[in-house]
Amino acid sequence: MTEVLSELSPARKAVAAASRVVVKVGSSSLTTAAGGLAPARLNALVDAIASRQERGSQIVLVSSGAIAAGLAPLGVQRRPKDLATQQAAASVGQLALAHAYAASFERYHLTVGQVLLTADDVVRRSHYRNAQRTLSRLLALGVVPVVNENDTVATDEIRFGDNDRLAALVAHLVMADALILLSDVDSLYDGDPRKGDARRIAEVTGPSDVEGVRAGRTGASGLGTGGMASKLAAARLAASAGIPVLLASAEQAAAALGPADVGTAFAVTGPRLSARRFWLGHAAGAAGRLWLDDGAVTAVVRGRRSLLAAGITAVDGEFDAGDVVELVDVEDRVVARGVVAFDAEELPALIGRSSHELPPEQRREVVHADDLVPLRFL
Ligand SMILES: Nc1ncnc2c1ncn2[C@@H]1O[C@H](COP(=O)(O)OP(=O)(O)O)[C@@H](O)[C@H]1O
Ligand SMILES: N[C@@H](CCC(=O)OP(=O)(O)O)C(=O)O
Repeated sequence: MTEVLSELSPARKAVAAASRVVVKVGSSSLTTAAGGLAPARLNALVDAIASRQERGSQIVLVSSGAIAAGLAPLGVQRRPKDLATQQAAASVGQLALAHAYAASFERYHLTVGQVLLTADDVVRRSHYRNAQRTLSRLLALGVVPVVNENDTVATDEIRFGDNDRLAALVAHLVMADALILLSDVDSLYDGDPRKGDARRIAEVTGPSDVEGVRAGRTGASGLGTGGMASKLAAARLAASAGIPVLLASAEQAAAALGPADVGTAFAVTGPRLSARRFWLGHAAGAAGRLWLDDGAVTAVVRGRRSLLAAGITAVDGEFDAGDVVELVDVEDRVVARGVVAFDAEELPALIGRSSHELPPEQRREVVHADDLVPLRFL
């Protein structure tokens, strides 16, 4: 093992050595095209997880597949487009999925616990802490948490949308040392490999490695959501928050959870954030936007300084002091998020003005540096 590890990139070594790992598996890797569970594939995944657990790691499994697994029992041919039928399929399928995992892990005398999360569970800070407590207790008890979105109650407006992002959020929530995304494709390519010649990308260490990559939004099976685009976004999110990522195919689960010498490895691109700063930067719902001039962007993003009224050019949204807002540059890119110290209606009279021009009671930072998270993606 030591010999193999020494030949690997730092990101692969980190994934192979991680003591707490979040593994995400997509619908297409667990179900058949006809829309039912594929027990042999599910068992192979569980074999790989049990083996890693046996070697001393703790695993959180984020598993898609509820909707796909519910199709066959309901006699539905294709993934339904309407929300109500998706929810009905998820209701039936999640039960089948949980049952299949419980039986499969039982082969190794491992207990599973089901955790169904809604977007609210990470958007609201108190819910976020609650989910964190539950997952950490499950892990302490030696249970394998099996996480999915609570599809039966999630509506279009409040959905995570895809489990890749959910997995990145859960990885930070449980303070994982690595995230492994398992799909039906063996790696990231510079274009969709189904559509002709595409070059495999083995290592992603910075922006230049993914420049020009075309990542599709739909998968081959029509069973999952998000395609490679959501996997790439989730990998970048986790890597930017200090968590190395391995993207591989579910068929290669044993190698991905073993020596990590397959797939695409994403090196970390930013420091580990505290739970509060991660929540602020990536999970909290934003109630408004503040547009910044170039000087303010530099001060806030590079200089890690507080945002003052003088650097703000425009305001949008209905927010109160204490809400989370996005800070946007002149090209409409979100460059940071933070807790705003003024109500929305107070700001138009203040923006663009230096502190000494403001009345004493309003002479304070609009977003204090301690409440502000610059967004650094690959
Ligand atoms: N640049 C790319 N690199 C690799 N795969 C890609 C790329 N663009 C699109 N894809 C497609 O994305 C699919 C994986 O997405 P999806 O089916 O949603 O996965 P899952 O169900 O595992 O979440 C692959 O089958 C592949 O054809
Ligand atoms: N929560 C949904 C899965 C959503 C999803 O992201 O699916 P996938 O793209 O297969 O990971 C389900 O269990 O059907």
